Amino acid sequence: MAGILRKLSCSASTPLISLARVNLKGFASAATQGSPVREYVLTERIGEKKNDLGDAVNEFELDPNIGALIITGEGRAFAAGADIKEMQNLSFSQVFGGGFLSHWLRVTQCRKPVIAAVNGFALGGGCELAMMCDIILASDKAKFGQPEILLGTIPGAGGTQRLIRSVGKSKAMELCLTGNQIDAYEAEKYGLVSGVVPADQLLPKTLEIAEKIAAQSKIIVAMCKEAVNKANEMTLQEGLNFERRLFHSSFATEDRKEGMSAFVEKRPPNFEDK
Ligand SMILES: CCCCCCC/C=C/C(=O)SCCNC(=O)CCNC(=O)[C@H](O)C(C)(C)COP(=O)(O)OP(=O)(O)OC[C@H]1O[C@@H](n2cnc3c(N)ncnc32)[C@H](O)[C@@H]1OP(=O)(O)O
Repeated sequence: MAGILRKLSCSASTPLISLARVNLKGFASAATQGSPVREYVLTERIGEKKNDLGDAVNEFELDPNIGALIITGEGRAFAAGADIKEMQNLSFSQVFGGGFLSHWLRVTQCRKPVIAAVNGFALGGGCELAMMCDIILASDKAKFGQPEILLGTIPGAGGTQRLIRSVGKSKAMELCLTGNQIDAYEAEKYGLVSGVVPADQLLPKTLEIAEKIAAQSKIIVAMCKEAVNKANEMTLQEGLNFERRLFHSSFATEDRKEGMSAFVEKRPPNFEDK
């Protein structure tokens, strides 16, 4: 068991920081490609020049056939966080000067929907990575937490900011100040995850959701994602105005016309992302 986590989070020998290994899956609508799933296995190491996750997001975003992305983990962990053994001796100037967290923001800037399929531990940076995604689906074995306080530090990639927006102040404070973990059902109760499924159903269920999204108009999906995300950044009135502008804009697309025509003509829509 320990070996699995070691493999996930401590596999290389660089003295800098690594994040637990994740698999990143991108796929296109089954309607446009023979096989709807393309799997990429990434071993991202924070502090290295390489940026597997960011590079993959860039690639997926440019590929017009890809409609949604899934990020999942391997074995017992989704991501157990940054490698504590590698962080142990870093100095302020190394972490501040190196801007070592900044490239992870690429996930939040992706215009296509990103789904976290949380199979096991999502702790520290792992919980933050899940919260950077648009939808979190959890296996019944998943555990969430921000244990940084137990290490003498605080969350550094959105834990104090995103958690409060999904679970509310009291639970966010409790998790961040105690470092306690919550299981998948508690996470569902507090609104951190959209659902909990048996471990062996996690990927099939996530794929089902992702395929449904990928089958919609990609241009309209991007508008919808942007509108929902703005709710975290704008006042209600600003958000309502923003939403209305995008709603009006959807009438400039072929896909809006196709969607409504298909409904009236009692046939499935044929979206062309135009
Ligand atoms: C997305 C943006 C990311 C940017 C980074 C943002 C900043 C992030 C900071 C952090 O993430 S700080 C780290 C937060 N995570 C933790 O504190 C989790 C620490 N791990 C644990 O609490 C436990 O290991 C566990 C995951 C609950 C599992 O416990 P269990 O008893 O089942 O196994 P262990 O024997 O403890 O672990 C096995 C093996 O794995 C090593 N390990 C686990 N997690 C880490 C880690 N995060 N870093 C380094 N090593 C880790 C653990 O030490 C064991 O190794 P050995 O002792 O066997 O050598």
